[in-house]
Amino acid sequence: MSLLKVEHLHKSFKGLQVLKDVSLEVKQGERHVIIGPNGAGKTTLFNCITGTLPINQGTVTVNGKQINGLPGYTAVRVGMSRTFQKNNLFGALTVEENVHLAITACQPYRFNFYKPFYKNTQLLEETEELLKEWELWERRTRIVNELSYGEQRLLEVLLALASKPKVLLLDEPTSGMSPAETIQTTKLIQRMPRSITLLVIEHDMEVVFSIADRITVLHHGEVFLSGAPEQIKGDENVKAIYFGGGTLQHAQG
Ligand SMILES: Nc1ncnc2c1ncn2[C@@H]1O[C@H](COP(=O)(O)OP(=O)(O)OP(=O)(O)O)[C@@H](O)[C@H]1O
Repeated sequence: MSLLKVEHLHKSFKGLQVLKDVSLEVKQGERHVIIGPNGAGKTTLFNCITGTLPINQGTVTVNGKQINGLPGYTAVRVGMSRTFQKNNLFGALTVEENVHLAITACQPYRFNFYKPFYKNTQLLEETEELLKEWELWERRTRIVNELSYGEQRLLEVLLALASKPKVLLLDEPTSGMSPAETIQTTKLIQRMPRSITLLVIEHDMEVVFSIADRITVLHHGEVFLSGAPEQIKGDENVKAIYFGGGTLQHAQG
């Protein structure tokens, strides 16, 4: 069953058409990776799916509920969470404080804002559970600005998990990371429970092929090919898109 469905999505910026008739389906529990050259429209697609950007045409459906055209918080309400290419962290706060804020922001009705964090047992327990589960417990008292870039990106993934999402969108989770951090992040993604459906934009092909159940190739704002990793790996036209040369022929998997 499809958890996330994008149908015939079109997006233009002042007459520049960036996404053209994009359709894709992400099944419950699937790890679906979007690849494509720079400027293909991948981040714009994420922004359209999450409602950060309005779309010109088409529909975005989560669990059968159409969410495009509805207020921005609708995506969160239907269980969607995301990370951005650039970190969205509170750099002057500690790792732990960032997690407190993320948990509180997701479910403000469960917490009393006037009660200090250190007195809120439930919040402290949830924070501890999340930090231990995702191996950031040892670094909980560190100021975020003092973490390495890779650690900050990892924290951002963890904050996106704070809302206990049904579908998680990760925008280039390993970009700018060292090889060791890339391996750690890849393992974290592999370890995520199948109750979380993943849609991931990624450039590092080793990461792509170690996490993907299905891959969609975007090229010039269109779905060029969608299929199983083996199909994408062996496709000469996909290689041509990445490495130049060759005549491209459209295909649908
Ligand atoms: N707000 C905007 N206004 C005008 N043009 C935009 C805007 N956002 C994106 N674009 C254009 O849309 C196209 C697709 O950009 P997008 O960032 O979605 O590509 P991408 O595939 O994510 O690229 P990258 O891999 O480099 O992140 C680019 O030509 C970009 O310049």
